[in-house]
Amino acid sequence: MIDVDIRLAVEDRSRRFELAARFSTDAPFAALYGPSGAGKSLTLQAIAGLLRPDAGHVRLNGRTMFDAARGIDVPAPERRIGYLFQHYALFPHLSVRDNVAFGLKSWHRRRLSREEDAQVQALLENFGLESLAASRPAKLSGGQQQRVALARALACRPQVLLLDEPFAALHPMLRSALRAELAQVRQRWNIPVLMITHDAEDVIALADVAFVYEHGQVVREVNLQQATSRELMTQALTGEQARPQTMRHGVLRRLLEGTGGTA
Ligand SMILES: Nc1ncnc2c1ncn2[C@@H]1O[C@H](COP(=O)(O)OP(=O)(O)OP(=O)(O)O)[C@@H](O)[C@H]1O
Repeated sequence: MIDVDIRLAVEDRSRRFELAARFSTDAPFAALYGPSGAGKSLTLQAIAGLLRPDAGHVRLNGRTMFDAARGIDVPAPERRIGYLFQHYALFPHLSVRDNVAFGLKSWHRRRLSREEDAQVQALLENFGLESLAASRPAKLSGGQQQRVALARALACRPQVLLLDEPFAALHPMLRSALRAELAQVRQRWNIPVLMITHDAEDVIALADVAFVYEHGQVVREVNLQQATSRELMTQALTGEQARPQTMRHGVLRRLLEGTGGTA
């Protein structure tokens, strides 16, 4: 269960942005969907403990990671969260194997246990990266880099996997192959996933539920499992009204739970 209710403000010299995001879900695969600059990445960073909200709470699987009122703020490394950054943030000077192992605490002492070594090896095999283990990230394709980043995010055996625009850095032709890859990750690793995207196709292909962001708030919750057609799913995500007034309208309304009331 991911339970988020946070408020925070960020500002640079000329602008101020206020985030007031609230949602909770126990869906295996949830999406944060919305336009650029709506506050999705800030939400992920707050969940991971990379950013401290001004108020509210973050709870994962019943455990409080952050609670402003109770003074709880679990440090990022102790939250056991796998984080796939927008452009993967692989370490250019490290091999594929070391990039994957980086998520393990003992890597920093340069001494992996036998079990950890086996775990890294299993991840490399799972993602088809064995033959690339000694290569540097710059020598890899976009799809291979994404697989390294995914393997690294999974190395700490996370309790939740956060994906920030996992397809943004990829050529469009690779997107459907990598969607299939993520669908497999979902099945094989059985870890709840929270994914950011501004592409409705990603949501429809992968997510059970989507939280629609606008201007720093969650304005709609869309249950994709109840959707009967692609068209209705897209309408529910984008907030467009269904044109025919009859039965479809009722279906669309059921897809949209808590319109406007979740922020
Ligand atoms: N550290 C920061 N300091 C000041 N402003 C920030 C900071 N980080 C983000 N912002 C601003 O907060 C707003 C929300 O940013 P955020 O990255 O959460 O958007 P997003 O929905 O993830 O967008 P995208 O899909 O483009 O990544 C943007 O206007 C951004 O410029």
